[in-house]
Amino acid sequence: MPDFAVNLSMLFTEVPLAERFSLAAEQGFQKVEIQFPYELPAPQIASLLQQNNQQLILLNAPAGNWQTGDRGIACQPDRIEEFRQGITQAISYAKELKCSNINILSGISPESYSLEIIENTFIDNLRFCAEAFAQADIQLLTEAINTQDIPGFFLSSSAQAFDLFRKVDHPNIQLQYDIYHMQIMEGNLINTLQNNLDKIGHIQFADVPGRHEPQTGELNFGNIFQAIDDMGYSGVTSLEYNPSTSTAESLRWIKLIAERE
Ligand SMILES: O=C(O)C(=O)[C@H](O)CO
Ligand SMILES: [Mg+2]
Repeated sequence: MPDFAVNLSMLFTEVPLAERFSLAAEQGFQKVEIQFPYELPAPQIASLLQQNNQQLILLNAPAGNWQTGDRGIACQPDRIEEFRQGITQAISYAKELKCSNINILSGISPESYSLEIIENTFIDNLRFCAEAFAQADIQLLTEAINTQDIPGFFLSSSAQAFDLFRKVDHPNIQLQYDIYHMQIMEGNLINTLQNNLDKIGHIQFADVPGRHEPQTGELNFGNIFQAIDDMGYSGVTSLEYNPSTSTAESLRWIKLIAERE
């Protein structure tokens, strides 16, 4: 089975963020990720990680104002200064929490700019982050998101991401490959992972449709996890789904899939 982490922004949401670490530890998770950790001071998160003997393996850079509809701002020409200020905060959290990956969300394409200007803005911001993160020994990740859930999201396929990586032309950039989003946008999951393993730094998953736990939808996670192991992927694979039941009950698939092996 892959090396699993759990996303504390989507699982264990029965309790506030600060209480999710211990619930995850009770279920055996020593690696956790948080989409936006900024609601808690970094020293508090550091002590929660220490108390529960856990490692934070991923956080997102600030992504604008989620409540008013932002889903990242890295492709937005009018918000470059705000984006880069957020990067300072993300690096500071990552350093204090010994977190070695930061995910950048492109955000939704603004209607008032051409696609060329939007893409160039995103490329410049990614290049800026790749260098700043490299100096702090942090891996830059960026994630493609499906445009059914977030219409207009700029980076929406792995093919687009790999084309952008050639244009960014920096060694410190990899894709956060989210199986849920990529099943909706591209399918062909196992081949894409296998053929692009050198460009994939992190994997997340949920079933389709519904974005719930494995065995609630159309994907064969037993086969997908076996393939991830067989292809020699050495990164982390994270549970990032909305449990269809309580989080604890939603984890039954792990045992069921492990028994099949
Ligand atoms: O929505 C997702 O799939 C993510 O991983 C992002 O972190 C969104 O916040
Ligand atoms: Mg994801």
